[in-house]
Formats: sequence, C-alpha cells, structure tokens
Amino acid sequence: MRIQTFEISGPVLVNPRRFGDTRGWFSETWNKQALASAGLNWPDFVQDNHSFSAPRHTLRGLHYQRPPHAQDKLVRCSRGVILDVAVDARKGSPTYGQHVAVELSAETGAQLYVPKGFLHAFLTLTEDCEVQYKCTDIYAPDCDGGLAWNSCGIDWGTDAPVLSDKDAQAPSFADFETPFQFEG
Ligand SMILES: Cc1cn([C@H]2C[C@H](O)[C@@H](COP(=O)(O)OP(=O)(O)O[C@H]3O[C@H](C)C(=O)[C@H](O)[C@H]3O)O2)c(=O)[nH]c1=O
Repeated sequence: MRIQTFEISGPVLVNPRRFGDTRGWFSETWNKQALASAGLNWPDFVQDNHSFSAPRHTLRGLHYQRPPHAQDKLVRCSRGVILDVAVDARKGSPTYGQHVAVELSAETGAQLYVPKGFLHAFLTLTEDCEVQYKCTDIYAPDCDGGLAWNSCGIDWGTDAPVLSDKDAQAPSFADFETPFQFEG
C-alpha cells in the first residue's frame, strides 16, 4: 500500500496493493491494521455508501455534515473515472478555501481520505460511474449541508455539470460560516 499526502494537511491518497494473476487481481480495499501500521489511525468507519451516476459530468457536492455528525470519508471509484475534490473548510487553517483534486478510477483503485472539516465533491469523467465510500459517522439529514460547486475556484473542466436540484441551488462558499476549526 502506498500513501501520498498533500501540501494541504489532512487528505491522504491511499493506493492499495493489487495481487494480479491469470484470473485478474485481488486487493484489500480497506485494512485497519495496515493503515495503522502506515501511521493512519483514523476514527472507525460506521457506514458504507455506494452511488451510481449514469451521465458523464455528473457532479455531486460540495457536501459536508456539521458536528456532531461530521464525517471523515474514504472514497474510491469502482467503475469508471472521477475527479474527486476535497476543500479545506477549517476555520484558522493556513490553507482555508484551498483544495486537493485527484483522479480516482476503477483501473487504479486509488482512494482519497477526506477528513471532517473538508467539503467533498466529485465529477464523473466517464458514463456509468460507481463511487463507494466509507464514513466515520452516520447519515444525519439535519446536519447535512452543501455549497455551490463553482464557488471555490475549482477547475472542473466543465461549466455545465449534471446537478441535483439541491446542488444547483446551494449557497456560495463565500457566504459559508464554517462550523469546523483547524486543529493544527
Ligand atoms: C448521503 C446520503 C443520502 N441518503 C439519501 C438521501 C437522498 O434521498 C438520497 C440521495 O442523497 P444525495 O442527493 O444527498 O446524494 P449525493 O448527492 O450523492 O450526496 C453525497 O455526495 C457527496 C459526494 C458526499 O460526499 C456525501 O456523502 C453525500 O452528500 O440518498 C441516505 O439515505 N444516506 C446518506 O448517507
């Protein structure tokens, strides 16, 4: 398993090992002990999510859950290719408002860890994308929030993504009063 960190503290790119043979390959997509051995002692995951997006350029996000149900997420693309983005929304962070953007694909199996305090969104780069992600807290609709996909200076490579009605009406990041605090 290879680990990559970013100039923005918090997000981590995990590349699980794949064992190939004449049939195909096998991979441990999540192993708590292996992650701990790599120094990644994340909170326990309590919920797995799986979404399917048929149209290319479907954009889901920028989403977050407020405390007390803020979520860390471990995101992977199990069909197709996505651009996965995490925006630093931690008050006091030296990288507040900045983001990491990485391509995740079924082909590579790479996974992005999105800590609480970050907004999360992805854009599908192929049709029929499946995204699976582990969360460290349960779905809490009363704590669920979203901000406009085009309000954080992210170069999505399209100006006309397919959005849910909720995402199409989301407020700007500029007006966001973040509930998250940078903890160094
Ligand atoms: C997130 C979630 C949703 N739902 C229900 C609520 C709606 O009836 C339906 C679709 O929800 P939503 O439109 O919020 O789904 P996405 O637009 O994919 O939202 C997700 O996309 C971005 C990328 C995220 O990081 C979040 O995990 C999440 O906000 O699933 C549930 O029952 N449980 C859940 O955990």
